Amino acid sequence: MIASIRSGRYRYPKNIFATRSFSKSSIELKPTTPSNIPGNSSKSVLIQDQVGNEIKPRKYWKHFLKSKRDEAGVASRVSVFFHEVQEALDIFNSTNQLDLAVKDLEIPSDLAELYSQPGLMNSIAHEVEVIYLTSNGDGLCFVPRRSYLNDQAQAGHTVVRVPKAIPGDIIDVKIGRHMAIHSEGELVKVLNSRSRLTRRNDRLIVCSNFDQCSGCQLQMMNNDDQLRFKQSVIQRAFKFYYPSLYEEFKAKRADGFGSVMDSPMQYSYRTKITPHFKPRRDVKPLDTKIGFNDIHDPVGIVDIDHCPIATPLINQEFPKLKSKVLEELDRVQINKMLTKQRIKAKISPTLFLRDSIRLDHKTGDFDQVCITDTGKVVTEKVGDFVFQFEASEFFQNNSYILPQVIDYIKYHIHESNLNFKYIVDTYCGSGFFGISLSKEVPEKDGKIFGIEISKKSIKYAEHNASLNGLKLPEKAEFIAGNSEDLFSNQVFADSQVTGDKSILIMDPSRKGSNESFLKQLLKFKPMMVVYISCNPFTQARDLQMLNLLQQDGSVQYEIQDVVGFDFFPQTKHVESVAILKRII
Ligand SMILES: C[S@@+](CC[C@H](N)C(=O)[O-])C[C@H]1O[C@@H](n2cnc3c(N)ncnc32)[C@H](O)[C@@H]1O
Repeated sequence: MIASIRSGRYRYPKNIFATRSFSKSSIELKPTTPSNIPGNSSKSVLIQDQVGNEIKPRKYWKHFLKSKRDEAGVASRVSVFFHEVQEALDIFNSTNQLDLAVKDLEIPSDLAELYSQPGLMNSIAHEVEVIYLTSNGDGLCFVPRRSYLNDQAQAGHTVVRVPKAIPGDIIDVKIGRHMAIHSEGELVKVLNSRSRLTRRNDRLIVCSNFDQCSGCQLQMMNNDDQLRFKQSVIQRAFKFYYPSLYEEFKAKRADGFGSVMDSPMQYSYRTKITPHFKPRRDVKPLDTKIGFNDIHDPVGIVDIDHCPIATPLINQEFPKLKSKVLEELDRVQINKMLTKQRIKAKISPTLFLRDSIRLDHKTGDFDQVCITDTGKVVTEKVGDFVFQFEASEFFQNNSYILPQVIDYIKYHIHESNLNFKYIVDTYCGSGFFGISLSKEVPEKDGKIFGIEISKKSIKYAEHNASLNGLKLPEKAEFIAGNSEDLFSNQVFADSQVTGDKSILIMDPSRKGSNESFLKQLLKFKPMMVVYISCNPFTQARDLQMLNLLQQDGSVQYEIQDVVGFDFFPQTKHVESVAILKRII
């Protein structure tokens, strides 16, 4: 079977681990570059399957590398995955008394070529146990190669990544594309779903599209198990990227490290969804699928009418919007249009639905409305504060849990008994954290100062400060710009906000912060730092970097607590909040 591949023309790196070294105690990864990823060779290649069809080089890696997390350097998505495979392998070795290294999992080039496209191979491996759940929400299992290849000469195991499979599941799995050290798998059947061996309970699944839709990963797990999984993600982030803190916290706090606080709503909480479509020439416009990405098909869409994690109002409006969009696609005959024509006609492939409130300014009464135009203004009430922002701009998407996060930060502020005046809100968006904490600063001379890269968001941050009774610029001031330029900014200098009287909030996007920002933070010397992150891996990386940068001892922060908040139940995502206090 493997011999049918034309060999010798496909460039496959001899040893993809040449830049990496793994050992159980210390794992060092250099960022993976596109040039050492198989299939990213710029040379053209000709690979054929058994019946002579050309197989294109594996595009999937490119997609993998382009994801947002991959701006994350050492904590990139590829790097996280390698660490997770190492952890899974440790479990596999210890249960099977083996001594395999990750290097042994490397996929031979001929096998990688053979399995280079989705749908080409349909080998099924039977009765395989899932032993690990990745932070991406996918099960990992180790499949002996002989069990899915006719070629008995093939030795070793393939790590298979199986979406919608969880530890304890015994599964039949279809083996798909082979990557550098793993293969993509498709769950065919769970054989032990009613047993006590697995944490799975399929009766908990409420969505009819769960098996196919890429939106949720964890509906088959009960809420406690989801929280435990998310805590393990925070812990592994620190274990991989800030191991000394991980060891210290584990020794000091046992189970408390990274424990995850529950969302008040496990379903119907998401205040924004963005279903999308991909018009196809061979599909009648009225049959266009509108929904979310299909886990079985990298370019496919799962057609949905309802999303159970979205709010009831969004679900009420979605079918109406969908019908309207389909009628429009039919009217313009989208299937006959070229991409250029679609862009010119301003046909957006993404639908937008966001909950908002409509305020009656005279009475203070409000009702709930669903906004479907990204140019419109959304109004949201969180705790005692009202926020407005343009729908296309960032705002948190689970407003039920936000008061809990604010309470948690307030608790630490009070607990530390700090004599502070200012809250410096970096990566501030439309001012959510600074404004929500504004009652904590002294009434007489306290102030909120925020910085954010989006000019539109800053416009709304200023508007929101006024909306919530904070006088500009005396009580609140916001500037548009890169957070790392804050400390050299003249407006900031003129505001006379000093570090020794400040609490600094940082809430960067998934790629995290950077060395330049952290160096300046150490010079600014705020009394306390609250680091909020939707990516615990880049958060751990940044906190380790901060620790390295403060080695000269002139200023010293101690991490007091790291906790998670379940902003997105049923999904793989977790928000991690770290509290740092200056001790020198
Ligand atoms: C996770 S959001 C948090 C926003 C806000 N704290 C909130 O809770 O609504 C991250 C924000 O950082 C902004 N951002 C990204 N890179 C930035 C940079 N280099 N400097 C300042 N802001 C940045 C984004 O525009 C986005 O609004």
